[in-house]
Amino acid sequence: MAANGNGVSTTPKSPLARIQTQKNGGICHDDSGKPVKAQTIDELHSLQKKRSAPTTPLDGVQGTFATISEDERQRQQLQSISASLASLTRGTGPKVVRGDPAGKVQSVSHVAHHHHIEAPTISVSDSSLKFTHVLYNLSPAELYEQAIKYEKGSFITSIGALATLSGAKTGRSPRDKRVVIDDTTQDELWWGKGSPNIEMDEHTFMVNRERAVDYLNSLDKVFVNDQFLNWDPQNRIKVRIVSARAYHSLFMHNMCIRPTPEELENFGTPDFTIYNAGQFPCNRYTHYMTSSTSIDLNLARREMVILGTQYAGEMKKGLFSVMHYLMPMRQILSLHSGCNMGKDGDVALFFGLSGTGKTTLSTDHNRYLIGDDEHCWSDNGVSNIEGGCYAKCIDLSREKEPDIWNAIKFGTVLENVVFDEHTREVVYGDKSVTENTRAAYPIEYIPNAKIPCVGPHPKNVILLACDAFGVLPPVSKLSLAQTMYHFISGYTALVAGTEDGIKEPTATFSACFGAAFIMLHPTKYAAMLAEKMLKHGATGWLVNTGWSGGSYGSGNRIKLPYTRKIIDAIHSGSLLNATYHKTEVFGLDIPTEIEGVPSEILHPENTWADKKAYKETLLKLAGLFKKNFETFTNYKIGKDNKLTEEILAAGPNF
Ligand SMILES: Nc1ncnc2c1ncn2[C@@H]1O[C@H](COP(=O)(O)OP(=O)(O)OP(=O)(O)O)[C@@H](O)[C@H]1O
Ligand SMILES: O=C([O-])CC(=O)C(=O)O
Ligand SMILES: [Ca+2]
Ligand SMILES: [Mn+2]
Repeated sequence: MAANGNGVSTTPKSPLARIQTQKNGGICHDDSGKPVKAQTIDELHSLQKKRSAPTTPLDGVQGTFATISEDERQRQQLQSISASLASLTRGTGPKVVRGDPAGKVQSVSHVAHHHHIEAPTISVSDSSLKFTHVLYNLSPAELYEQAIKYEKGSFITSIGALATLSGAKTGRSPRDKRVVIDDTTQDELWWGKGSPNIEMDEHTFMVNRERAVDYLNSLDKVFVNDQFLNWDPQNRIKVRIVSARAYHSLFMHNMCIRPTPEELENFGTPDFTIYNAGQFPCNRYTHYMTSSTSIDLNLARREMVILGTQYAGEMKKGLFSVMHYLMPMRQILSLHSGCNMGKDGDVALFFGLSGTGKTTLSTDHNRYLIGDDEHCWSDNGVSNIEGGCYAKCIDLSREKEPDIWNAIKFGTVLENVVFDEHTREVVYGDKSVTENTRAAYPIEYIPNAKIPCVGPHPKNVILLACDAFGVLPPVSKLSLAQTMYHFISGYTALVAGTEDGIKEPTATFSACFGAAFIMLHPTKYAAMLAEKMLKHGATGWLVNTGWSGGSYGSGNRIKLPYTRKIIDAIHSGSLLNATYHKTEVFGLDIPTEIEGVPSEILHPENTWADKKAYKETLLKLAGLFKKNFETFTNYKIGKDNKLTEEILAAGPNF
């Protein structure tokens, strides 16, 4: 019915058809449901939340639930967490209780507040009088709420991803990574020049551990993630991450393998524990500390402590270091590589330093994604170490990288991106916070992820280099010796800074394409790779995802669609049968044509207008390779003397 200006109803001139009410002729209700069974608003709210398993199952793995009661299981879980958080000098774990101190989460958690354990007998400090609330394996939705309520810089973007800030550090701090040297690690690990393992003693580790644990216990609440590493069921590692930020907990939820509710029930004691107290600095008066940041690894205690950096990648790569120790002990090769598989089961590995294209090229709509960054190669084939991907998203575009674009949605952590203050639309081109903007998402957000993330032995081993000098060919086929030479060299060249005009490219050599994470001497990993490639008949390739037509400044980065065509030709096997010719200096075999790629770009010399500059740049880079390899000339690679000699000869010749 229409209303006139005075608010008085008037009868319309042509009335609408009469509305049919119930046949029984009763009163017309606007709501026929039963009234809510609640006496108070609090009771009503309690109806909204249904009890559930506290984790995100990945698949419906069958398993039997433990026979102990729910209360007993919760008690044991809290006891284990309290033990993790124990101050080793005061000899007792803190009083832990499950749920949010703000009350809301606690009201739906399964443990009442009387479930604290191991109350200290003598109160030696205030901290032993208080409870530490434990937020255990929260779901993404719960972590969103925690982040948005309590952490500055956390926002929901227009597509539902959680935008976060990592603070002052927006990348890893390799110079602040310390490893405890003891009788065992002294002999086992790689120390000294070129090694990423900067030593610290056990005592200093304990000082930093106590600092982190005390910091975490001083908080009202901590986040605890119990998860797995490695999809190979025989070599799965149980990890516990104790952290102070919802951002860190959600990041690890996405990046590690998520246990099913059954697996979580039977989790037991972790194999490795991270204490992330990144908001709190280390003390520079402590021996070995050279800045306020310290990332400390203790293999004997199976623990890692993080102080003074909130960059989440530190946790992911810290665990990767641990795997680089544990796996070779079991004759399994750990790899800083992406990995995917074709419809016919052909597996490819993508090695490369940061920013060379592991994530971009392993995420391929026509292939199954096994993983984008960390893998193991055992006698059974390959397995991903992680449960998620960590993609660079600077200048991300829907057209060029549709699968990564679509993976950025609810549940995904977006680190350090800039967004429109009103629409919350992410501006991927904006480098205001950092150039290293990142998206961390569970691997199943990629539609053709291969779950479980395992595959057969690799057929192709692709070494990626982003050559900002522009002299390496877009693709070369490598002999086994050349593959090993380039694997040990681990070359890429990035451009230092882009703001103030043209900068010289700087060459980076990082053994095994991941010197920051390896724990043993590079030749150990190289020997294992050679043996596996030989045994399984894998072919090595060198792909330059960097510059063409000149160095950075005069040339251009090779177009991603061309690189994709090159990679397609490797996968299909067609490139194996191409016609090849050898380049001078590096002695690389380059194909004369590839479908979908202009033939003239296949030999870099063709693309340089200034041939003299090309030759000079080529020799300059070759010199850098030679100089870098000097450190390795005194080492034997595996048992095969002949291969060692061949590897030494497989570098540039001039
Ligand atoms: N021809 C090309 N090939 C590959 N990547 C390219 C190419 N041209 C531009 N790019 C861009 O380079 C970047 C490659 O980064 P990517 O995330 O794949 O690195 P990554 O090897 O996975 O490094 P990290 O180990 O740090 O995760 C992406 O931003 C991609 O869009
Ligand atoms: O670990 C990180 O911060 C990002 C990454 O994958 C790498 O640098 O290799
Ligand atoms: Ca990556
Ligand atoms: Mn990486």
